Amino acid sequence: MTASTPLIIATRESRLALWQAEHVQARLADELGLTASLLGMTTRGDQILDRTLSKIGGKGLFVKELEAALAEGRAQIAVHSLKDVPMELPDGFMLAAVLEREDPRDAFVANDYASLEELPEGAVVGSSSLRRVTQLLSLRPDLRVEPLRGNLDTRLRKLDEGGYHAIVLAAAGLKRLGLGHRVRSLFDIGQMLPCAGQGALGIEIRADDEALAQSLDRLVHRPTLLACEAERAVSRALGGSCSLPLAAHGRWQGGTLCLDAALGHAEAHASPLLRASVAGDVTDVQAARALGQQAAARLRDLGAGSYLPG
Ligand SMILES: NCc1[nH]cc(CCC(=O)O)c1CC(=O)O
Repeated sequence: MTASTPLIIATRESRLALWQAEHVQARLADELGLTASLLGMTTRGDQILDRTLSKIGGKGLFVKELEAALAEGRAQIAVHSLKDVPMELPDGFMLAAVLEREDPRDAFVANDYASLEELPEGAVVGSSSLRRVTQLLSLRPDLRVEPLRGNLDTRLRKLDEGGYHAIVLAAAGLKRLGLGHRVRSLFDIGQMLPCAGQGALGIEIRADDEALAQSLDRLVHRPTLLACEAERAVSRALGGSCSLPLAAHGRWQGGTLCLDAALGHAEAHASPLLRASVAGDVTDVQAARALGQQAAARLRDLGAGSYLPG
């Protein structure tokens, strides 16, 4: 591939996915002098809205069609929310870049209440994320958590139509779409630990596209990459499926990466969360992954084995 060959970015067609693809398109142009156009695609994950992701085949549903486009040469680049990218990429693909993370926190969104604490006893909160459900119930066992899927606009509409007292969404997505004003409060990281990779963007390419990999390397944000590698390693070590209520978040204190992880029971969502915190001086991907494995080992010591699906 030469610098003058226009690139094609495969993207889902939700507003958030298009924002993310356009963001990468702009950075390719501004920082690497590369021209790219967008190829919009509808994925199975976008079409099936009435069942939870874990029941219909997991987060991989959002990336498979984009990978097919890469494999067939219809596109060279796929842009994903990193948290939607499975822990193991299929053979033939690689993550060529992880970009600087937006706010990784989860947001409390409601029309009549300013925070989780303000919700009345027994209030209905919308979320289909097992990770959010288990943490919500651990903070407020009285709440009724009801399924809520669809893209961000759909979820906000369902809130506005009165189906829920409140909903929980990633702050990053709301901010990217100019919907930051819908955030009533942000959960503390310690209260509502984010999903591995939350708020970060990943750029996937064909593993044999070495020249492109080398170009994209200049877009990598190392602190985000290393934190996300540690977070994703926790998930990978525990089996890595999105049917697990698993949270993992790494934050930097100087050169030390502090990694927190929490695991809820795969079926009994009211079981107490298992929590582990580890820290280490991390300077490369290998050390980041080792830190993640250390956190996973701690969770196993605490009894994670009986929390995982049999
Ligand atoms: N699971 C869907 C999804 N994938 C990425 C984001 C938000 C942006 C991000 O976390 O990077 C969202 C929405 C949400 O979880 O509220």
